[in-house]
Amino acid sequence: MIRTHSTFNNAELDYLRLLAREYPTEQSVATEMINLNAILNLPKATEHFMSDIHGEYEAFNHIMRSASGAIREKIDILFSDKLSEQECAALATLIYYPEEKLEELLSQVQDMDLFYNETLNELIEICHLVTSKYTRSKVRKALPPEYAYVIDELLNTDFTLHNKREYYRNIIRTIIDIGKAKDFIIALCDVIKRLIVDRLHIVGDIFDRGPRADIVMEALMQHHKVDIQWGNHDILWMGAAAGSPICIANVLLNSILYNNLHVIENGYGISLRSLALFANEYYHDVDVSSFATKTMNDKTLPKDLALSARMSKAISIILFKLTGQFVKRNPDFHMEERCHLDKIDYEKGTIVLANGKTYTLCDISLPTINPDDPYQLIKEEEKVIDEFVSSFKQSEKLQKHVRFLFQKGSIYKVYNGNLLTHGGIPMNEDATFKSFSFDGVTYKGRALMDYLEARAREGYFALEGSETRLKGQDFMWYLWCGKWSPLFARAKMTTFERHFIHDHETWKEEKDPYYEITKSEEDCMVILHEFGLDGPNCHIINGHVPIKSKDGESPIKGNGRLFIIDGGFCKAYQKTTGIAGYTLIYNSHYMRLSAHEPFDGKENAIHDNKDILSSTIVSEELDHRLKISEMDRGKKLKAEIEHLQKLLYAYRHGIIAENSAND
Ligand SMILES: O=P(O)(O)OC[C@H]1O[C@](O)(COP(=O)(O)O)[C@@H](O)[C@@H]1O
Ligand SMILES: [Mn+2]
Repeated sequence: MIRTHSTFNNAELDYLRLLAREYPTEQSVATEMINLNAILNLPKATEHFMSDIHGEYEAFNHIMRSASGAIREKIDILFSDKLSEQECAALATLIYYPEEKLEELLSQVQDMDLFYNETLNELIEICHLVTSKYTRSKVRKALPPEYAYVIDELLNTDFTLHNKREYYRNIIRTIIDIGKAKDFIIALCDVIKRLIVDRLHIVGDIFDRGPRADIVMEALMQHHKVDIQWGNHDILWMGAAAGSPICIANVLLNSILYNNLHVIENGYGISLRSLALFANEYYHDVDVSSFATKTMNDKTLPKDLALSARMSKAISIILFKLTGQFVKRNPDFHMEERCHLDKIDYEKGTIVLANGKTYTLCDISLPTINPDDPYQLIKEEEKVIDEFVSSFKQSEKLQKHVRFLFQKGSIYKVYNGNLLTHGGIPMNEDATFKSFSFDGVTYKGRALMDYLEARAREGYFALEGSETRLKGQDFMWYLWCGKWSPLFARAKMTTFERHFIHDHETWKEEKDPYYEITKSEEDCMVILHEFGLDGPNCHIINGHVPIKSKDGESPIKGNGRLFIIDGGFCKAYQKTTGIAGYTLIYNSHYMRLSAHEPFDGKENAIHDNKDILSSTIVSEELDHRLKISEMDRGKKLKAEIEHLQKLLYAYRHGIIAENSAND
């Protein structure tokens, strides 16, 4: 196209001048255009999807290190006909846990030189395979600086000129001679782990139930490229960090019920002392049997258990009071039936639920409830919760983690043709998008999801003390458990019923119509279209729902259009599901859903080379090898190339002078 000076409007010229700072000469523009065009033709990078980690940091760590079987797959490709099964497994373990495994292996080998030679050769070959689909520059950036030069050299030597083994041997000889073989092996293992997966997607629920969500968060913060779709448990913690009393009460209850106070006390440095003192004062001599903690490690003493139950009851009652206040100030959320304390007949010890039926309460010792004003906190309860608000807001580590969740996270993500979201999209039974009105405006589908996310962000970022901030925090608790919340996607959360009513019928939490609707491929496509997606390789990816694999339930819905990849890390649920859940890998060849066996602990993983056994559930082979040009990154690169093309024109036609950035 022939351009004239007037082809560029002022805004375009301003942008080109900015770009000219980075590419100050015609040559530098041309070089970058060649580079970007080369990248477009490379294979698509590998994506790894995980969800519902629920604080199980050891299993999470192992899945991360093994990339859900992707490393083992490369080992098998290269060595299955040269090495035994046991040797392949040991090599895989070495890559996952190099420091620990090396120590063990070195204590057993007789010929150290031979061991180093063989191991380094194998690792370099794996590295070669793993890095072959990246540009040299990208690989270089991922290398540890101290070994960058030598690894780069090993990966890019032309072996038509060199004898491979001889060449390696010489380099390795030197590395051994200067006492750096161990370090070098560790560096190579880390490079393989770093490059095997380009991007990690966490489809929600990092927090609650398992032992140390804070450790998982630290690991995620170290990751080179991660995005997070907020789960209902995550948004609850984010609301707590923002200072929402109701979110804080719920976080405390979840943690106490699972007896995993380490996250709060050791992880985030938040003291539970004031709650313990309050619980001991008000609930010492009352029935707390319905509030027993769920899990018990061997070290838990009966006196700790009694205290936990008291604390759990004390915080539950605070939560139910705050729920009543929440529902009254938020009629838009339509959660009236979650108010229980005003439906209790305190003399008879019964309650009338929304279904009109009367139930006997299994616990009627409620020392802090005034039947005439049941949602009013007593002074001591107020003091306890106020103190927690300050300590949650003051926990530096919690604030750091939550800021990261806001930066890298969102309610949904559209990426490389897939729609990722933790729960579901609010829909009517007739497969239309459900409409909601907030402040007189109606939202549905994608616009609703965007709106809910924007309100949640206000809960953390709006001005301290402002109405907007407080309302935003209410949106966060709504997202945790509200009727039609896309993160929760169930009709109601029956926390009250689970503690106060024996009849398990009342405990049921009906799933949203979304789950029935998405059994149909056609309806999955309606959802995908709403998010701008179409074509054979588009999928919806959800977490949130543990799949009862042992009862024959499948994680694949909508004729393969929807994958539910609840990672099943949560130990408490493994009895029900029969497996430890699913993870997904999407590379240039296939999209592969793997089912995992429970993780047997780091020690066994290292000493017995025990991997998390994975079986492939579905592998969608792509009809051609996907290239970057076909992916989201390709679109961005093409747009960049277009801009560079314009800059080139501007240089060539004297519209912008070379090296003129500082003029
Ligand atoms: O099984 P638990 O830990 O008692 O928790 C039950 C509660 O957790 C929930 O399942 C929410 O957690 P998930 O998002 O992990 O499903 C609620 O629906 C339910 O009331
Ligand atoms: Mn969930």
